[in-house]
Amino acid sequence: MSRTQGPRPEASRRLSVSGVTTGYVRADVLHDVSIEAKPGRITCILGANGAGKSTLIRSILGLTPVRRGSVAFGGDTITNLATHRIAALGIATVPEGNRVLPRMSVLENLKVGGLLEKDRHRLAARMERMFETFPRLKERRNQLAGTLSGGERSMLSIARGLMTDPELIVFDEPSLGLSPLFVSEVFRIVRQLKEEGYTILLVEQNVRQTLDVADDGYVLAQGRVVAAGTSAALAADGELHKAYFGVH
Ligand SMILES: Nc1ncnc2c1ncn2[C@@H]1O[C@H](COP(=O)(O)OP(=O)(O)OP(=O)(O)O)[C@@H](O)[C@H]1O
Repeated sequence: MSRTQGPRPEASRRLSVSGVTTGYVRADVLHDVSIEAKPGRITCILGANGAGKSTLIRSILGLTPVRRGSVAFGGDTITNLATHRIAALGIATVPEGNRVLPRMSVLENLKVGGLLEKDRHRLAARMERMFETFPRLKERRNQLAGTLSGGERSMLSIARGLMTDPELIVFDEPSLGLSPLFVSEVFRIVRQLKEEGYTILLVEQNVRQTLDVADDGYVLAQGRVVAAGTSAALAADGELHKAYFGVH
């Protein structure tokens, strides 16, 4: 990937989730969860179905109110801020299962991603950069997103997130529902985005490939952090695999 539209400032802000407890009407789902995503690194959150991964993302993005604890990004406390204000501070999300707006063209999907940017020239430059990064999207810019292949939809949903010009990208299970070939493609893109200087929070169920690409990781089970460390340390922990990843 190249950046011909001027260099991106190196990621410098750390995301810190401190002692967060949150949930839904009936009960708390996350209990005293603390995680950090360090600038310029890939941090993964692993956990089985229902472990609380999506709820953690929702609480970071201001979608599910934090009941106790706090969330900070660099020097800013972002606990329970409106989602658009959190986005404006430089946090983007790529939704689960490479979701796109199927009845809109590739170009229109990207424009929606850039809605927060009011400066026409900056928006056009950003769009151009997306097309450099993902030439296939440029070829298909007038095609309806719903007619793209799985891999192209993943690219589009990632590119749409990048249209907000973030420093931190939160990926919610990007490999979900993709065939193995496209899964590898998504992980390749995640690695490249790190090389470009983005900070990445990667929420996944795909343990092996995620630990392979990530620098640091956390394991969530029943709404609690049950393990934390470098990905290498987590990958080497046989007991952890037996207890939480279903590998015997
Ligand atoms: N909107 C909601 N209202 C009530 N309970 C919810 C809601 N969303 C999730 N939950 C519950 O919260 C718990 C954690 O769910 P969450 O979706 O955060 O887990 P997850 O790790 O992301 O799982 P998955 O991988 O299946 O998405 C589950 O018990 C789930 O039933």
